[in-house]
Amino acid sequence: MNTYWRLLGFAKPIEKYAIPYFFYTLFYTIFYTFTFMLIMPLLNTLFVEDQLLEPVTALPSFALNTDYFRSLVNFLIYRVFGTDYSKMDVLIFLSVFIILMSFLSNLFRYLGQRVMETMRVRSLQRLRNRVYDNVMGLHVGYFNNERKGDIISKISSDVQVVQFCITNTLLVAFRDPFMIVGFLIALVMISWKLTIFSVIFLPVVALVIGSIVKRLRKSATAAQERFADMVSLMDESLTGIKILKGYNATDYIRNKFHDINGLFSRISLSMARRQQLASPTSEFLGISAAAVLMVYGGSLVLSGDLEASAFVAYLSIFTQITRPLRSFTDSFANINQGIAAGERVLALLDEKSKITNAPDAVRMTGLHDEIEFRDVRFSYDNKEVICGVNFKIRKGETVALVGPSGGGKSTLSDLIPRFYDIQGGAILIDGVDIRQYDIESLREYMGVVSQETILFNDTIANNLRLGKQDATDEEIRQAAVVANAHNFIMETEHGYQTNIGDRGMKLSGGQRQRLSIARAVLKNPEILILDEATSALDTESEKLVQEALNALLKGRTSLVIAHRLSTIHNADRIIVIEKGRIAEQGTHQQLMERHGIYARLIEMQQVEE
Ligand SMILES: Nc1ncnc2c1ncn2[C@@H]1O[C@H](COP(=O)(O)OP(=O)(O)OP(=O)(O)O)[C@@H](O)[C@H]1O
Repeated sequence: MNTYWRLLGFAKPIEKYAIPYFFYTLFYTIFYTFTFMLIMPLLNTLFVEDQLLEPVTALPSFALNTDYFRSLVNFLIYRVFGTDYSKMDVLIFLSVFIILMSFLSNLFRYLGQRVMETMRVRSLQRLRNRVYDNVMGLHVGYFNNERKGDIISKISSDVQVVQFCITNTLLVAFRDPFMIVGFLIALVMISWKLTIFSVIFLPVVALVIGSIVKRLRKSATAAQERFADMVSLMDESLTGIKILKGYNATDYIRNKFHDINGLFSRISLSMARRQQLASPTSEFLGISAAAVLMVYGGSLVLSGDLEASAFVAYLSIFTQITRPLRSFTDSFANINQGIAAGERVLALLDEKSKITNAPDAVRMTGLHDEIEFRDVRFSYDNKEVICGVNFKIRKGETVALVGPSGGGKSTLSDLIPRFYDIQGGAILIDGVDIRQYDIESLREYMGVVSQETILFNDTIANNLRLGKQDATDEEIRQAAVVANAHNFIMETEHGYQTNIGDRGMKLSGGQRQRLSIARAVLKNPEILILDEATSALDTESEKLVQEALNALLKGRTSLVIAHRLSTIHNADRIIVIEKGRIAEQGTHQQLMERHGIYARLIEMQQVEE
């Protein structure tokens, strides 16, 4: 129930929608019922001698029966034609009246739907934004465990399903009950005896339909989960399309997709079957009830208790009443489906970032002295990967991390911008624990250039501007010049305005690297964290990238995960990380003389080259 109210909270302010919706529905019901009531005078005019011929000259006082209705129509005819009119006049009058009523009822129906649609779109928009904003605020570690596809499917398809919960509320609370009551009033007006008789059938009809759709909610959840799997797989396979093709593994991934899709479709099908069963069943039950009514109502007509025309009108209205009744029960079923999806969406919305500002966080004002790792310990889940690391990077120094794969170099570099929080020891900048700094201010002074060049499907200029939102075109150009990127950018079709495609697919590896370096140059951070790319570039491209890197490193405090010999040579200090510990440290010269792990790594690299 809580879920329900929270979801409804997104349709804010609810009264802005509910109140007009209520009135539109009220008018719709009145005019709609009127259209059917007009069957009575119409039939009487056609089939009964001398009907409607005595004019009613004063507005009749209200009573809940057909006589009142008949007098009302006669009175209206009197107002239009006076006392002198023929059956044909009445016929035309009634037809125009029916057209008018039908026009009004449909107008109000349309207005009601407009309100509903606005509420649906606006509340989904609000919900989607909130969820996306929350996801963007989550700590990096969250994305290790939660699959991307799952998140995407929650924001896209689950949110879409939530609409049932929100909009059907209006139907259930503000439309269907009034329509049912409206129709019932009309039925009572025509014959209260018959109505009491038929009211017995209505709950039976409702109960049967209700039981059919009760189990929908469970299938809905399962279907949404399978859908998430499918989005995940699609995302993975599109990202890895080259590898899949290169390994001739498209059949493997195809089969996997077909399996998940099969499962999803089976669940959807069984859900749809049950859902669709509701409508024919209620229709059948409605007609059956009408047939039973026919016997009782017929006997009233035969005994002279009820006019034949009134009975016909009664039957037509009675069949209409099953419609709101059906939509009432359907809506309940859909609300459950919406709540199931809503629970998943709200869970994502309730997810809190594990890395937040301390209550007394201070703004960092720049790096003045040094960064210190003091007995730092860190584990992913329960696996300790950094086991007591101590070192310092003084302002202006370039410190290179080297060591065997899986030693923990990337992890160490992720700890400085607080992508992850450490479990033991402390990382201090100018003697202050980084957890005491305001996170945004901490990251303001850092530039991260990762091994994987992260570019977005946007123009070159916008990709660079990520480093500095308010950069001028000239600043962007200068940064590109420093990063050796300006020339190739000018050769692209629209220069800085060229779109680089998904993940920068339209560029070469070296060009992508130089763009991500240019981005860091533009940000001009005091502290640079650089994970050098290992991917092989040809000599020319390598030279351009290396020059760009040197320009980037100049005058900055840097922690570099070094793969290139040249970077290692230039570093002020080299730290060898092995199995989460510092194995050796010193300058290139000192480490070579030790003939330890470092010397071996360098030899291996030289042999390769
Ligand atoms: N997100 C993660 N969840 C769990 N374990 C992880 C995660 N990322 C890395 N690890 C583990 O932590 C250890 C250190 O990984 P890290 O990426 O820091 O090593 P590295 O020295 O940078 O390696 P490489 O040179 O190959 O990039 C490895 O054993 C790795 O399996």
